[in-house]
Amino acid sequence: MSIDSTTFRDAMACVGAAVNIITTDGPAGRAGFTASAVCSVTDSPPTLLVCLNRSASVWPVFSNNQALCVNTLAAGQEGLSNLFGGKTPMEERFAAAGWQQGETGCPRLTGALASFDCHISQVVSVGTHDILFCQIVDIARHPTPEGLVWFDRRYHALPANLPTV
Ligand SMILES: NC(=O)c1ccc[n+]([C@@H]2O[C@H](COP(=O)([O-])OP(=O)(O)OC[C@H]3O[C@@H](n4cnc5c(N)ncnc54)[C@H](O)[C@@H]3O)[C@@H](O)[C@H]2O)c1
Ligand SMILES: Cc1cc2c(cc1C)N(C[C@H](O)[C@H](O)[C@H](O)COP(=O)(O)O)c1[nH]c(=O)[nH]c(=O)c1N2
Repeated sequence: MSIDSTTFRDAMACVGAAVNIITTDGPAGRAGFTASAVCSVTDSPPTLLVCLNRSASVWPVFSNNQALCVNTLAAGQEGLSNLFGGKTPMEERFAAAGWQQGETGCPRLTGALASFDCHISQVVSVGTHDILFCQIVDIARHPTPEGLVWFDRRYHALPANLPTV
């Protein structure tokens, strides 16, 4: 049975996922894009994967720099996700938030749920996408996280557990 891309996407639309801004900086310059295709691979060595469409304007920058930071968005950061997920010029994307420099030199987003600073350790191409395997060298976490999920083509906030009264 062959599955067309609409059937695939409609099914994937009901698989909820965290929203991340993936950033890079280095010899090829600074860039960032929104990604929901991010997954934990192994904790030894601590590794995650990011799927990046090779037709994205940011692809050559990530490909050359070989380092990236996965910034998992918190509730309230939906606007940033839209900015980094579109055709907005790169300077405009970065001007909309606060950034610090991580250990690899990649931008770490202020207020993110978690930031995973990584070296790209391996790349596997499948269809339209590159799977970037990323070895984590440093992690920063939000002290009071409230999550954000992309589900049914919309954002949904995940409030923290409030104490019962
Ligand atoms: N993995 C991805 O590359 C990916 C994931 C999510 C969204 N997007 C981009 O955002 C746009 C809006 O997404 P949407 O969720 O509102 O509606 P949509 O109908 O385009 O996508 C539904 C779901 O299908 C998957 N998907 C979409 N495009 C894909 C692709 N090229 N390769 C692999 N999986 C893909 C994702 O899980 C997505 O949430 C998409 O058209 C796409 O350009 C890309
Ligand atoms: C919620 C959501 C989730 C994703 C995306 C978009 C949005 C809105 N996009 C698309 C990606 O962000 C977009 O193509 C980039 O911004 C690259 O665009 P430019 O070519 O740089 O304008 C995206 N692209 C990708 O290669 N892998 C992914 O996992 C995702 N996930």
